[in-house]
Amino acid sequence: MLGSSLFQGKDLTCIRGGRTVFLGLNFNLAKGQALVLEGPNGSGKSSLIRMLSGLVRPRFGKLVWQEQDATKDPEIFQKHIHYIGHRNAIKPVLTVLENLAYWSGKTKDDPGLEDALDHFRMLPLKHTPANLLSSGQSRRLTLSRLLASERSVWLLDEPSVGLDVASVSLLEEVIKTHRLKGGSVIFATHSPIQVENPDRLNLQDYSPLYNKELLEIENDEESWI
Ligand SMILES: Nc1ncnc2c1ncn2[C@@H]1O[C@H](COP(=O)(O)OP(=O)(O)OP(=O)(O)O)[C@@H](O)[C@H]1O
Repeated sequence: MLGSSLFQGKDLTCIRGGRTVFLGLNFNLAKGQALVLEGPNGSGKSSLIRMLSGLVRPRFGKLVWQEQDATKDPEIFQKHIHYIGHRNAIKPVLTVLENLAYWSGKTKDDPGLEDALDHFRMLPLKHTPANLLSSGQSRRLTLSRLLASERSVWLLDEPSVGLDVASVSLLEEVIKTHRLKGGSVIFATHSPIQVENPDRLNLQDYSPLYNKELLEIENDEESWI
């Protein structure tokens, strides 16, 4: 199932608010792969996901998309990825279906939208204004964007937050189907999401906050960072 390298990070350093969040981080994502980001609070999981979605620039290191250096030009990979942050980006005055149409850039009558809502058991609520949804329903609406947008790499920050057990299973199912079609996923989670043969990256290993050796390197390098 796994193919050659799709997306790579080489010796990445992330600095936010004047502090080094992680340094010397490498990863290699292939088609069909699931990469799980682990690590304690503040170790940089969300920062890495934002970097891989092009929202945060690496201070040092390289991002390589299909062997093309995309570090200075995130547009090269942005059109292939779908990022879902830990907050739901939902327009409260629009209905469920209108929200999905808005975010996917499709018209409301596109059958793919109803299919996506159906996967996450949101179809009966398609005409409901989004401000009336429960937190789990809002999350399911947000996740249905993954199916409506058809991107090859999913970047998910705490995707199961607010979901009940049955809804976590739905998420696991869509990740499995996505991977079987050659799609890849990177996700950070503090609660278990079952996926087959995941690779794991522990951000603690690259965080000066948690790794004394790196803290010394960071202090040594402060003059040039
Ligand atoms: N916009 C920002 N500006 C400055 N610093 C930030 C910003 N966002 C995050 N940070 C800092 O970056 C560090 C890593 O935060 P991040 O949210 O990436 O960690 P995390 O591993 O996802 O944490 P959690 O498990 O709590 O979600 C933290 O020290 C945080 O204070």
